[in-house]
Amino acid sequence: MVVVSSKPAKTEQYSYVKTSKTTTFFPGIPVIDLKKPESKNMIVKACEEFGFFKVVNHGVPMKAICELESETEGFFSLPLEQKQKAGTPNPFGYGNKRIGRNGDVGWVEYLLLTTNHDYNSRRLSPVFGTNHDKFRSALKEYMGAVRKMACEVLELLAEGLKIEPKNVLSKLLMDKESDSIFRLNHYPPCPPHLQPNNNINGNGGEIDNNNTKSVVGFGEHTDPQIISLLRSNNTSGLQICLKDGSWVSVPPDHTSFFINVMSNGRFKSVRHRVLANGLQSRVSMIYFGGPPLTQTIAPLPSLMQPKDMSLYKHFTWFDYKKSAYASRLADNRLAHFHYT
Ligand SMILES: C=C1C[C@]23C[C@@]1(O)CC[C@H]2[C@@]12CC[C@H](O)[C@@](C)(C(=O)O1)[C@H]2[C@@H]3C(=O)O
Ligand SMILES: O=C(O)CCC(=O)C(=O)O
Ligand SMILES: [Fe+2]
Repeated sequence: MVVVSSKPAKTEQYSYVKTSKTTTFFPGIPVIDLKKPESKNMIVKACEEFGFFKVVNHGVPMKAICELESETEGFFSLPLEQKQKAGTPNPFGYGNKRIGRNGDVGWVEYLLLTTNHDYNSRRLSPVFGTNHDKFRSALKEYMGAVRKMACEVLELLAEGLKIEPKNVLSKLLMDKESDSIFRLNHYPPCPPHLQPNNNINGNGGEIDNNNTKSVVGFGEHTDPQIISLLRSNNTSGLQICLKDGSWVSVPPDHTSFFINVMSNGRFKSVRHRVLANGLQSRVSMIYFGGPPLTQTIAPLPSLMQPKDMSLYKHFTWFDYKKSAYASRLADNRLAHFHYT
């Protein structure tokens, strides 16, 4: 097994979910063509109905995407000792199996970077191996293009909501102090005979002919940032939770981006998770757009009717992130900030 680096502590157990032997993909994910004039209204609708949508005609060059994917595959295929030279993800570096600091475990290895300067940092030099310049420049190019797209989406959203000025959110990502993160994930294939422990949610249990079980690569959670832009190779595994509580599989599409956006309870960031694939490895790259740490997080006044009250107390991004990072993946991160 490629992922496990050291003996798991007793509390660190992989989780499994029952899945059907043949994956059925959910056909209802909204698709937004960024070049179409109606995209702004479609983004608002998608945010209200799903909190999640797919973007095509996004303007991120396929060359930048392919170069970064190939460098990323190169990095994850390095010997473990070399990857570990990037340091533990505290908060930035190489992580293996353990996600966050509070006992979450997944069938995944990853690299967490800040978007501001890490691709130039000396500490991460070992990450880039002998061919640093290629990895660095692929990251720089990709991050620049994805941030531009994130700003475009946030501006279209602001226009759709008739918020002025339209850069009220995008300027937070453009701020040189923006606390944005970039993540590269690798989920090795996990065929049934390699599954590390045999329980589903802690209860043994027989699997019938139509069902199987999948090990969880990245446990269910919501992303805490303003916007996340996810792109992966063509391996399935990503699932989202619909409003009725059911989990559905997102059809993979290596040429498009999947986006989720959050704001004051009107739009909730969608709950999602990744299941490891039995046959193929999945590689994903995600840009998480966050504001500067000192930024106050409050509802946009132009979104509030005079009769409306904010659902949440005012807090800074620093307060929120501190509390989020003290939580487990599956926790409801906004609960602390909710008026009771
Ligand atoms: C368990 C955790 C991992 C996480 C920090 C946290 O305490 C709760 C939020 C998690 C998350 C989810 C989205 C992103 O992948 C991430 C980098 C983030 O900002 O919040 C991760 C955090 C992480 O992996 O450290
Ligand atoms: O790897 C993926 O497809 C999603 C990972 C994810 O949700 C995350 O890193 O926050
Ligand atoms: Fe996520």
